[in-house]
Amino acid sequence: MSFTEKDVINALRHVDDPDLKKDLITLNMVKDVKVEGKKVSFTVVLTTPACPLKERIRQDCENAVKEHVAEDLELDINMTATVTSYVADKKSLSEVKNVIAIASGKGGVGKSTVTANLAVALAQTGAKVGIIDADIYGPSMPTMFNMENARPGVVEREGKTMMIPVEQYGVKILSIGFLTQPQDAVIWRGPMASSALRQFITDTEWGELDYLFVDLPPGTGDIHLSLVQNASVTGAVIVTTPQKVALADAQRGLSMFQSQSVNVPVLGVVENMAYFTPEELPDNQYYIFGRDGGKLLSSRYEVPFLGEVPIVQGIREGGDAGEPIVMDENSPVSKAFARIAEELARNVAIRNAAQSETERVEIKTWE
Ligand SMILES: Nc1ncnc2c1ncn2[C@@H]1O[C@H](COP(=O)(O)OP(=O)(O)OP(=O)(O)O)[C@@H](O)[C@H]1O
Repeated sequence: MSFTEKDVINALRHVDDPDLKKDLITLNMVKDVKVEGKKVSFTVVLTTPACPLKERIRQDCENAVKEHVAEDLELDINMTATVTSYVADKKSLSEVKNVIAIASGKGGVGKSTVTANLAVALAQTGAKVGIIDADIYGPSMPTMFNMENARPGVVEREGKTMMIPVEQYGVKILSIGFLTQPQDAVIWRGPMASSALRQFITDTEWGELDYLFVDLPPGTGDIHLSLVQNASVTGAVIVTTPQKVALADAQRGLSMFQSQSVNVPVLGVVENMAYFTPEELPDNQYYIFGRDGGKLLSSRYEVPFLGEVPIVQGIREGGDAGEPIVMDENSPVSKAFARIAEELARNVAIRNAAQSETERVEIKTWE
């Protein structure tokens, strides 16, 4: 029995993206379908290289083609990814697909540690990633990336001076810490910090990025407003620890993003320091700060729970040594961070698809 490209495309209409709940052809995720005798090849373009469902989608494609076209064919499925972006009115950062704010209510909950590890984890999947460290009270990215003496580059573009981020472990970085001496940062006033953030957004040559993380100071303040005024933010991630005091503050942070004036979707909650695990006894878990606080927060606000990170000495050591623990592929914590990064990338893709759908529906109502 002979068959054509059209038969293969029709077979793939039976395969849904499990997150986006539509078939791959409708979602325009299949390219380069070729049929030569019994040889069938095509490319599936996923919404992120960090897609946790990659293997499942590949298998579903194989099953569908074998069921609806022919059992005995030679299949060559190429899995690739193009990160999606959806912003109705892009204010700046034209080559950046997604700006992701990382916030916490309380200080010291590990927001910067989570940012650094998620950024490196996504870069390891092949995504193009950047970080803006806007934490005036404790810009820690220079230390966490072992770049304490680095200074951003400068270029002239059409008469305008543009900054060039520094790059480490495949991540482009700009930090308020690069512009100040460590002892000076705390005396910065809000307006100075806001103006530095504006420069990082409007006067910086970031190049193409899939994900740009913005590590915000703890709490809710001017910098948060400055960010949403100067950039179109895809969504926010809230980092919290499980104690009641941290959760109460995290709740305030979450409500700020969801408020009408800020109106940034919350992509999810990360629970850091969820439990203590001695490295030599990885099966022992001690819930010293309480249990499941982050999960409860996310279910109360109906936002995704992205995952939990235990308290592990190696995380602190990695931070201090300037090598995020996710770079140690043998560490179980590095797998936890990689899974959280996948969950985040997945929720970015879902958010972008939902937004474009909303827009499409809105346009229809005007017809
Ligand atoms: N899961 C963890 N296990 C062990 N140590 C951790 C963990 N998460 C963070 N730390 C350590 O706790 C300290 C505070 O972390 P970090 O600087 O990331 O917090 P933060 O929320 O960004 O703080 P800030 O209030 O300055 O913004 C650091 O020394 C870091 O290495």
